[in-house]
Amino acid sequence: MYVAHLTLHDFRSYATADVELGPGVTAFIGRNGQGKTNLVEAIDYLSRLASHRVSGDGPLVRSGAEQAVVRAAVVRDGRTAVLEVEINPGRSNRARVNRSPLPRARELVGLVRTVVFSPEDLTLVKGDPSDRRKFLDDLLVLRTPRLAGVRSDYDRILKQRNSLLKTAGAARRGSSSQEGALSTLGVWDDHLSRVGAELLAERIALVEALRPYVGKAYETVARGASRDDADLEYRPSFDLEGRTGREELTEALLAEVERRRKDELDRGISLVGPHRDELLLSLGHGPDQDRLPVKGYASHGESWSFALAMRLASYDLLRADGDDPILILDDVFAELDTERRAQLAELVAGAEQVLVTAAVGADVPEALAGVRYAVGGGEVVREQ
Ligand SMILES: Nc1ncnc2c1ncn2[C@@H]1O[C@H](COP(=O)(O)OP(=O)(O)OP(=O)(O)O)[C@@H](O)[C@H]1O
Repeated sequence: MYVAHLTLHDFRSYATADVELGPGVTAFIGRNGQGKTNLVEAIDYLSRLASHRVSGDGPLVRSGAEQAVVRAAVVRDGRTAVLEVEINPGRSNRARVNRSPLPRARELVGLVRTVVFSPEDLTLVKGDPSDRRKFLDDLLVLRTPRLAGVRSDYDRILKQRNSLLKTAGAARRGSSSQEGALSTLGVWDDHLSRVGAELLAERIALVEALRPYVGKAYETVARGASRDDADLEYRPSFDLEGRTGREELTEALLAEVERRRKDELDRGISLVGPHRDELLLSLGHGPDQDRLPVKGYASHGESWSFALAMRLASYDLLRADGDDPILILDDVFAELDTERRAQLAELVAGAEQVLVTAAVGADVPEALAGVRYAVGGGEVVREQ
């Protein structure tokens, strides 16, 4: 798939922008802070209804404006669809496909798919467990858009359950009656176990599908590495004893929630479930060597290679599903040495559409020669 046309209204620094795009490589070149990332961020937003840079929608709307609009003509298997999202911070976003409103903006997710490489990717490796959980959940939703609903249901259940745990815990400490709160808690235990098990089963399956691709990608981007060096392992919040099916995971979660009841009431938070899980990334040298976690042990170069490998693996997996996502390389070449720049460029050059941002044209490797736009002073101008 590729984006053939991008239109922005009041998105980030742009009052309006209109950019013609095509398959192959397009690079946006301009000095720092001119609005290059804002362009590719808009396309990424259409894909996931989330930005790779901020968690809320507020900063996406141009300062002083009330709403932003991102519209893109997307070509897939020769057919064009016009996707549009109206970003209304603090209120519901609205989405349209070919001018027809969708019942919920969420239904837009997955109609255009992007894989973004950016300097923020280092947090995948060095950041908190929540950054890695988010990586998995974003990829799950891109592969299976229906899971956006499961993910938001789980977040809602967790919030409700946590506030109930606080009330019930406080009642217990004050020795007032907590019977009502405890029986309501039982209902939320069921919800958490059922929806949590669905998310858990999907994540476990995803990690298994991703593992071989990460090993292969790491071998390609890290000098002298072999495909056994990089590995991932899903570490749940308690021992699942090999369970992977939804039904058995629901039962296991429910049993564990009941076992941890006292702790949960004491602390007023849910201690069991996919929101407490970790994706462990590790590096070894050869299959029989000791493995070390990447976080806290890997060098800067190894960490970067691992982060790139995770993105490349996501891209390969989505491709293996029969789709060719749009690749966005946002400001990554300045971070890499010449050899790795060339390697990465070679790997991605065959993608149906590659969008690159760079402050200096010379940072973009020759293998990615294509259309170039100069970005500056609020204008996006095609170079001859
Ligand atoms: N909501 C907003 N309203 C107005 N301007 C904004 C908004 N959000 C960001 N900007 C401006 O957009 C500019 C940043 O744009 P962007 O991140 O696309 O830069 P860039 O060209 O990619 O720069 P770099 O090369 O440094 O990464 C900044 O000047 C910032 O102040």
